[in-house]
Amino acid sequence: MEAEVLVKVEGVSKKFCKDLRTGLWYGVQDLFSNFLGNKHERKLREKEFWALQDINFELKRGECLGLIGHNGAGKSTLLKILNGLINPDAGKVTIKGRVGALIELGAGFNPILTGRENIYNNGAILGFSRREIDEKLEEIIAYAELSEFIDMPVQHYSSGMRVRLGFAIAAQMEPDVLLIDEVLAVGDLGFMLKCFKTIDQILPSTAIIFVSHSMPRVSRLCNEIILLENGNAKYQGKDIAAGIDLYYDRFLLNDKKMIFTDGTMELLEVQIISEKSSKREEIPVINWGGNLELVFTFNVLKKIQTPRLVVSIFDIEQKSVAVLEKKFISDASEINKGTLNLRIIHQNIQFSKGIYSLNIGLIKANSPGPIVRYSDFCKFQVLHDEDVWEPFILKTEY
Ligand SMILES: Nc1ncnc2c1ncn2[C@@H]1O[C@H](COP(=O)(O)OP(=O)(O)OP(=O)(O)O)[C@@H](O)[C@H]1O
Repeated sequence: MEAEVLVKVEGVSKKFCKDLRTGLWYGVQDLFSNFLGNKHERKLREKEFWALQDINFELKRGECLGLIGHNGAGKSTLLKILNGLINPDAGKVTIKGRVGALIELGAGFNPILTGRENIYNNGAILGFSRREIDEKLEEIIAYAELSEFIDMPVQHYSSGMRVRLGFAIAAQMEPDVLLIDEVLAVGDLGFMLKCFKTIDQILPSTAIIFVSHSMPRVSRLCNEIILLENGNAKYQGKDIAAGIDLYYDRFLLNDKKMIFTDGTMELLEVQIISEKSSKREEIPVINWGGNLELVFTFNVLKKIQTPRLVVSIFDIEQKSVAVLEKKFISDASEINKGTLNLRIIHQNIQFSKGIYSLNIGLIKANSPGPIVRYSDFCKFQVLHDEDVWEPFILKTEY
């Protein structure tokens, strides 16, 4: 049997004004024009911009839609429209069933009421009777791990405690539709892991809309994504890897920065030996299982004791994933002024498919003090047929 459509979004647009006073004045004008039966003005007035433009999708029970995009792309605005916190300027949202939401810290909580009272309040808003909430109460408190503090006013909760309570209510009340802004997952690691386990458990009976900046998580949970850019759906579809690649494109430019120098040496160039360049911004490409071969050109400004080279490798989210063995850059104990070349090779690279960048430093011969450090010196791309979000694919014999 076809799963039922729980969320239907048709041509939804939302505009905001960059200036508060002008925005308030437009609000008053809109009120009058609505009163006279005119529809919302669809054209932009001075200082207005589209935070969302013509968004369309359908979501069935058991499906999870990932909303991705850079800061200010419109993700939270869409969640707020879905949750009924704000109205769209154009388009229509149809939702069937109960909506659980974790979208704004403290939203939906009355700060002067206790945690327990807020559970009753929120449960009632979700459409549950007092008896039904009574039945769920202990489960929610236990899930949020807040039994000691449940009779304290929510205004005295830490932000992590508020998120715990918010997620416990949103997820334990068996919603048909669950809206989650992962930015709010400020709970500690243990609670976050528990949340994701719960999401896995309720997914088959729920339609989930999940906003996240963590691409591995999006790819694990979601079966469809929308990549928002300036309020528009730049990509929408079920090919999660293609959407994520587009999202990452913005990070492709080299952003080489010297973080520290003591003035004795500089790095002029690093060449990554590669069979070909990627279409994506001429990045050198290495096939998985191939060699990472680097040729460095240094400029030695003063005669110094031979330093050691430190090369760390970062993934596209700037998480450090590996470091190459630290070695002296020459066999001689001292190096003279002038240029110096060095070739190093790491064989059989087993990173999974993706874009990586190099942080490079030189450290003094006899102390850990740095000579020079660069971040994001250059990038390379590893190719593999499989879209895998774990950091490595380890060569395996069967
Ligand atoms: N109430 C508001 N009044 C005016 N502008 C707003 C309002 N709410 C949001 N915006 C603007 O709308 C745009 C989209 O904001 P939104 O919060 O939806 O982005 P986001 O994709 O969730 O970003 P982030 O990843 O930083 O959470 C931004 O330019 C933001 O400044």
